[in-house]
Amino acid sequence: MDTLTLQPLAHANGEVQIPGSKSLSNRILLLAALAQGTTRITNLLDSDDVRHMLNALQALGVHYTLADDRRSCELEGLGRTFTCNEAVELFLGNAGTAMRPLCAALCASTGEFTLTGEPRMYERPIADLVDALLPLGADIDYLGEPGYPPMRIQANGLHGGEVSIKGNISSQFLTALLMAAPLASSDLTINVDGELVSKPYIDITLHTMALFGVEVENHNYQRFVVRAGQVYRSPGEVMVEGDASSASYFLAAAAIAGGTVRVYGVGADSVQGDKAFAEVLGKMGANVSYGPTWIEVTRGELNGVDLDLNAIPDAAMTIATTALFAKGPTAIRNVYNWRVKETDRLSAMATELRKVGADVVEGEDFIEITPPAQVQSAAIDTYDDHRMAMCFSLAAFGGAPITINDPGCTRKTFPEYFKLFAHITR
Ligand SMILES: O=C(O)C1=C[C@@H](OP(=O)(O)O)[C@@H](O)[C@H](O)C1
Ligand SMILES: C=C(OP(=O)(O)O)C(=O)O
Repeated sequence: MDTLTLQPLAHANGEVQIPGSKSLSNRILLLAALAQGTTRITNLLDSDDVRHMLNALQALGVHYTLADDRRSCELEGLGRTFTCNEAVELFLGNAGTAMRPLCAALCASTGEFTLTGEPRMYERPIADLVDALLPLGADIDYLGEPGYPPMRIQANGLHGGEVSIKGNISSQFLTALLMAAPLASSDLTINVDGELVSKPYIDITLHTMALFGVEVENHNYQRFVVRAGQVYRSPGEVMVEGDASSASYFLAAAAIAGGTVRVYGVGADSVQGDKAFAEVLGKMGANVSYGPTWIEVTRGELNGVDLDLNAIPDAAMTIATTALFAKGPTAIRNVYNWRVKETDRLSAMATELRKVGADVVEGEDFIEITPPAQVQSAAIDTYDDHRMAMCFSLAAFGGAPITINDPGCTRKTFPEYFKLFAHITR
């Protein structure tokens, strides 16, 4: 296994152009594939999750040309759902933003599709989505554990009507159903059953659907109506915003050890909920300013915070390692679904924070972190979780060397992370 040892770091300064958003890249690719017309996408993310979506679309008969650096793409929309005469198998790695939306869009299509992935994908639930698709005419078989991928879909279109979907485990289920809704044969009303987690990701979905010409009636995030007869139409050109979750590590570095860091590509005008991460740094004591397409953070004396971070589950992980440098304890609440992501993130975070000397309480849906007087040197296990690797790079500001095991796991969303991190900390 590869390892990377970060020697103690003292400063964070400079500017970083943040690579494209994973959430937007995969939504835009899928809707561009279904849309009428050709879409030219710029600032596309090049990472494993996006490669899985691109490979899947190719296997489904979609034509596109990627630039040499894979960051721009010209994609010919089908102007209809996928139609495959032969059975197709799609390997989707551990990309939730490929597995869930493709599952729904393929049910609305025609053909036989098998969706597979990495072992961890087979531990990530999908039953809430499947249970919402079945009453609309979907035919889905679990090939392994019931409720989890892999799955086989015998697709012959979806009809409309009214369905309920649970929102308390992942917002990606609702996202998937919303994106497939205009492909159904009649109006679709979706009722969200109970709590909806990670709500700002639904705004990303509605924004992307609107970009491709489809309007959704949103009744307070509890009931959505998608009228039939709407078709996805290419907007022509689309530029993907920088990834707000990826920006969090650089902004936190500035809050801990700045100097000043400015990230470009995500700012006040961003549609991504994770832009609110900078506000959390502000609450901790950092100095934050926003422009339309940038965010800047300058160091301040950091204090612990006690916050419900359900709306920003990915960036919330960055708060957990930033907490090592705050005065007093930090509590991150209402993040049960950390347990069903790349790894059980509540357990992984607690284990690795203890290695560097923090006192940690791990609850069912929260984590409380009391920082150590002095961060200790440690070899950090990353559990094949890109965010564990990126979050723990921040521990190197504690004065002791930090080894990151398997740093290459950042390839899921941010292959060049450690290069850019070195750029602002040298
Ligand atoms: O819709 C999306 O693009 C995402 C939604 C979130 O997942 P959950 O809704 O499962 O929390 C987030 O953690 C994930 O990285 C991306
Ligand atoms: C939860 C994540 O990924 P996914 O899109 O696979 O759910 C993540 O990127 O932190």
